[in-house]
Amino acid sequence: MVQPEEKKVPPHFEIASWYRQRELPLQTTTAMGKLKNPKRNSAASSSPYAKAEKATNNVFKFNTNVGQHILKNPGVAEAIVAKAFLKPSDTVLEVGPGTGNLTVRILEKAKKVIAVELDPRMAAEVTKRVQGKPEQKRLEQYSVSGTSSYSNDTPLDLTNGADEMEIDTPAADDDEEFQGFSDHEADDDTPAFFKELNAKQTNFPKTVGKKKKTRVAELIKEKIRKVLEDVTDLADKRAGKCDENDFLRLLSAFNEEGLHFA
Ligand SMILES: C[S@@+](CC[C@H](N)C(=O)[O-])C[C@H]1O[C@@H](n2cnc3c(N)ncnc32)[C@H](O)[C@@H]1O
Repeated sequence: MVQPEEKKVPPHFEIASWYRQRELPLQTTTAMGKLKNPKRNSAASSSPYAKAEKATNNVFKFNTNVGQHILKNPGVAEAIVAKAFLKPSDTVLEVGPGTGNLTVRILEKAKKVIAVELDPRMAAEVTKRVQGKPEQKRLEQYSVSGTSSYSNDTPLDLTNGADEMEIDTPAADDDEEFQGFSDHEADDDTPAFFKELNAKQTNFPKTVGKKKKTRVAELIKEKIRKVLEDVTDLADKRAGKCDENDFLRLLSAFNEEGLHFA
């Protein structure tokens, strides 16, 4: 089979034109030299992202509800990172690194990457990719775990390099009513927003229900909802359509809620 020549990303590369190029059908021939119907090569289809649903050889199923479309096209990943014009002195905050296809490239160019990932399985993949390599020291991972579809019973795991913060939660079953955190639990190591929530007794739903959602995950979720829907009104806006001002508003609103990214 004659493979199409690998296209290199030109220096003044435009992402839009790359997409257009990749949408062109690729002609392939069989070993006998007979022309087959032009078919799209799956890795070079109209989207640079792997279709999660079709990925049969994945160790775990991607959750498209939280945007788990993994970038598979190395050219696009390179181009995205190139567009950031990173300097060796930069520290990059990467939200949602997925399996780390951009992370490893960013680490080649920047001083440090702080990656925040919702899904602990993804966070583990990113860790694996740098394990034992010099880049490992330059990657900090914060993983926010505890969501229903892939939680273990750890409600929140915010890991900052060697410093691990543990939030102690009662081992009681998830269905019991959440009464807020006691004074004892809200000690000095507890993030400010937990104390604040405890003090305010917010109108956050108190029962967790049958699903294996933990109390802390619910609290975090509510905070994120509030920021996206009530405060910034950015819930329905795609990241690609957001401008600098939107991102700054988001960052500020998260900070206000006690969620800090760096
Ligand atoms: C589009 S995928 C990642 C793609 C990745 N950058 C790549 O190039 O392959 C988005 C990732 O963001 C994560 N994610 C979704 N919501 C998040 C949130 N609120 N905080 C952190 N990570 C989140 C998802 O679990 C998923 O791994």
